[in-house]
Amino acid sequence: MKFAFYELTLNVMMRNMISGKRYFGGNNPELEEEGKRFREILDETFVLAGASNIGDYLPVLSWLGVKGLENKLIKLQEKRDVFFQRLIEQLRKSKGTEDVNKRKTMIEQLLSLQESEPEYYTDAMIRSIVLTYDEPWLWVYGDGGSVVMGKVRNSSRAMFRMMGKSEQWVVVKTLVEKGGCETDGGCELWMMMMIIISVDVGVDVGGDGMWCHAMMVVWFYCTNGRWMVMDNSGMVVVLLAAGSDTTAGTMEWAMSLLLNHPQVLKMAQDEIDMVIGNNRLLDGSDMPKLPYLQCIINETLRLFPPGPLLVPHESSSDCVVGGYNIPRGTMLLVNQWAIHHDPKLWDDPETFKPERFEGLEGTHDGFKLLPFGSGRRRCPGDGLAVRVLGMTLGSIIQCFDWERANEELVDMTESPGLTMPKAVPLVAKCNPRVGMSKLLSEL
Ligand code: HEM
Repeated sequence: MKFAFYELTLNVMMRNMISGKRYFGGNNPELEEEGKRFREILDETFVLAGASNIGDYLPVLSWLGVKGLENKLIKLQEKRDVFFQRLIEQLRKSKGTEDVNKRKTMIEQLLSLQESEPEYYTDAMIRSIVLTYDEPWLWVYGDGGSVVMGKVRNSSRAMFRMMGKSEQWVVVKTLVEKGGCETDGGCELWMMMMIIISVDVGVDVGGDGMWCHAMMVVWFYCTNGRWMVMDNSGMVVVLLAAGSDTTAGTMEWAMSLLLNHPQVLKMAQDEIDMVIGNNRLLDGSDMPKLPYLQCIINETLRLFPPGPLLVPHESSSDCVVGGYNIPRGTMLLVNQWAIHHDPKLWDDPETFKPERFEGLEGTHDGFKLLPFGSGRRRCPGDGLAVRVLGMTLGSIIQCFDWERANEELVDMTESPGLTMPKAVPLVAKCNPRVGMSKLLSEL
């Protein structure tokens, strides 16, 4: 199940935001093959982005020519170049034939900009924005966002060495001279990410092109006198990294919880049947009419938040937290897991009780429920995540076949309408630690 959910989230992001293609599960062997290559590139990128580079700790090894990570990155970059150049060419060829009512993806937007400013928006520039590391024009450097820094630090360092810092500064300076952004400075990286994601969630940022604005926000960083490592992989890899496993993992936990609590599954199905009926599948516009489904999502995120410690934050000035003096520049972790499981805040915190969120709008309950973090660095993808979660879980719940499940599910003492005896093995099988995919393939 996790594999299928992961491919689904990649499909959503690639199709809506990046390439316009649905790589997985579409019965098109050519696209499947392309998707497989894309996945391999992504997997390798994630592994290398988080890899330690021994030369960072013992620079002498780099001087002696020990460059394992650098060499791997160069090879990976070649693969990514080939993949995305092919994609750019395919999309360039199909330009003019696409549906005019369809929102443009990132690459399509960039190809339009290429027409008006070909010397600036070269193919290499487009590739760099999408995924590769070779054009450092988007690198701004300095006190970076924790996620971005954490994810790319090692590989960035290796690339810094390959590039030479002065060259980068020139590139950044050129950008600064090219323009600034009128967006409020408080928004920072969050705003940039929000703009990117807004392609999908439909927020209108106006102006002359989404991507233009996204880029301006990066320039704004520089004009603001800040430096930040935001290499171009931040644009896409961070989105894919931050958005795919988190959403897929939440779907998997939700399914596990529902199968272990069939009475909740039944109530969610009843809600969907009542609101939508049996003649059509639910769609995005139904989501606000399904509060119990939203409660299930919130309760899943409370019990199993994908970012239990959020991401590391840094105090920008001296402050006091819980009576402790925290000097400026201290790394702070928020133990969201402990807050979500605190018996002082929750009645029976270890129990799955979606009803506890009845009446709550959205996914935030003060500082009690904060699966997407809080403040100006909170997750910019929450709107997208909640929609994908709602649509996916809602569809599965709507289509859940109790008769077939009944062949397996017997002895569900808690479950209305189900007959008894085989519940215990089912519950054991439902536990993701035991392996969900077998169970779900049987269902
Ligand atoms: C169930 C799904 C998701 C959960 C639970 C989640 C949770 C989080 C959390 C806890 C943070 C750190 C916030 C903080 O420290 O205050 C975060 C950051 C982030 N998330 Fe999500 N996220 C999800 C889905 C997504 C999606 C779908 C995207 C994008 C398509 C995304 C993009 C990001 C980005 C770019 C950041 C870094 C923001 C920054 O550093 O300013 N996330 N997310």
